[in-house]
Amino acid sequence: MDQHKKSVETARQTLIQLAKSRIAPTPDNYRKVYTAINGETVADSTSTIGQLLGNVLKEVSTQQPHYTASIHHILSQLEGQNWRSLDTALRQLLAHLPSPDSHSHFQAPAHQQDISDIMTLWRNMLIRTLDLVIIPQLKELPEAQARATALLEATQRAQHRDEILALEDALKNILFNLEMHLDSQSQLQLRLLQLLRLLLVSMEALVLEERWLQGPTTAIRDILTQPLNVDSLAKAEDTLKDLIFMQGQLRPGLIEAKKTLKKMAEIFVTQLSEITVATDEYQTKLQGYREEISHSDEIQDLNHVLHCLLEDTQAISTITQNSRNEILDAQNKVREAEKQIYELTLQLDHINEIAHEDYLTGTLNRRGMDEALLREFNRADRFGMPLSIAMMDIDHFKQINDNMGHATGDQALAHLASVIKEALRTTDVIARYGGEEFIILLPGTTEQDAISVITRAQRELTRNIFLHNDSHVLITFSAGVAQRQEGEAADSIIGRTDQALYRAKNSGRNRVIGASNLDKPISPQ
Ligand SMILES: Nc1nc2c(ncn2[C@@H]2O[C@H](COP(=O)(O)OP(=O)(O)OP(=O)(O)O)[C@@H](O)[C@H]2O)c(=O)[nH]1
Repeated sequence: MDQHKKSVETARQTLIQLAKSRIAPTPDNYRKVYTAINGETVADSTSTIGQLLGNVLKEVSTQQPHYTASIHHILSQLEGQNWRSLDTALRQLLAHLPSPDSHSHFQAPAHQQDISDIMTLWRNMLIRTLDLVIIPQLKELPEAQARATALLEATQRAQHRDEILALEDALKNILFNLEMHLDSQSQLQLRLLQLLRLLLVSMEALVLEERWLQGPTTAIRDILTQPLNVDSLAKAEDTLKDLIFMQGQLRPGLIEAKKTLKKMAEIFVTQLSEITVATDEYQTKLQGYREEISHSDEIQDLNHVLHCLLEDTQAISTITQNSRNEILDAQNKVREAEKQIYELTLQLDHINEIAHEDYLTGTLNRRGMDEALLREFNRADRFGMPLSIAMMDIDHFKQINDNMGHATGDQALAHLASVIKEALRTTDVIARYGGEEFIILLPGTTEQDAISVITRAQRELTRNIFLHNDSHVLITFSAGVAQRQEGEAADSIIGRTDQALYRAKNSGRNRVIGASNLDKPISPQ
């Protein structure tokens, strides 16, 4: 505060003090009170005091213009040193001036009464709000609810203004908790709605193959059966968005490929009928020529018949040749379309598998594997393609667990799975079969090729070394591989890969053995 303002404020307080103490506002009294408030000495002269008082009154007149007349009157009493009149005039003015501070003890008793009524009203409203609104809303947050109950009790006990005002912080805190809670509830609802919307979009986009709906719907079902929170919903939303995006990308290609296939079939049939019609006409003409030849005696007539015959034969030959070319072309296109459909369905099915993943390794879980086996068997049968299966098991994994702890063992498993996945084609399927055992399905792959793929994965694993506390840990695995025989059941081929794996373990580990080589001696590595 600058010096002038400070003086004015001190002078004002002095006036208030004089009025409160009912002391006559003589210059002497004013000086004493002023000195006491200010803690300093002031010039001991009536004129200085009179001047200061005059300054204050002018200030009041500027701030409160409707007191100007009264203040003029006071100033003239001051100037004339009419202390008695000055006393009366000052008292009248102070009785009307507004109190500078609501806490001031200058407040009229009636005003105090109003305030205390309002406080009581406010307290009762707070009690009702806590009891009927806030506490019931906090039922899912027991800790905050207990605090709200304690606040309710404290509010019921509070009698005095200060006690009631002291409840403010606790109330703010509880309201903050409540707002956060309600906010997260509404976010949950919004996210749920968004998920349902996405699911609908996904259904619409996927009507092509019903089984492709299984991935997204299973993901949603899994989420809904667990306690909801914003993070898990956001994750599910992202997964769905990815699925929809990928499926949306693949679907047009698949539709296009199917259309091409249909068109080619139509061309094929049209060509066949054209040939048939042309051949029928040719047969009829031949019959006619035959008759003409048998009846003609003239060499000229015969020449003419032969000429016609030659022309017709050439025409039928061109038609046949063209048809033959077009049919061959159509056949090639059909083969291409079939291949495209095969690849697209592989990719779409792969997307669907995301819902059946093993949490630790991101590979398929057992349920996902069973589905994938059935599907790949069907597909291999439908398209007449080879299918191989590999079973792999980490070597001496128990030692990793025993020496470095189970958590490191888990990390090693996740590391292995991610390296293997990288080494495989996206259409290959990897599933966690047991603790440290994995099954890999290799569609369209013979046993020999599958052995090469798995051997390459082994090399990748030795190249991408697993780190534990900054030191390298070498992880290797053994594998058995088998190609599915026609109509062979899952148990049977898995049994054969298991035997091959057993052989790989027994012959030194870190090996890949094919089931068809079981009766052959194993070459040293
Ligand atoms: N950290 C971790 N360990 C697992 C998990 N599942 C299985 N295991 C462990 O994997 C180990 C497998 O040990 P064994 O079957 O004796 O085989 P191994 O030590 O790998 O030896 P070989 O297979 O003969 O080379 C056991 O110690 C299991 O406890 C898992 O999810 N996490």
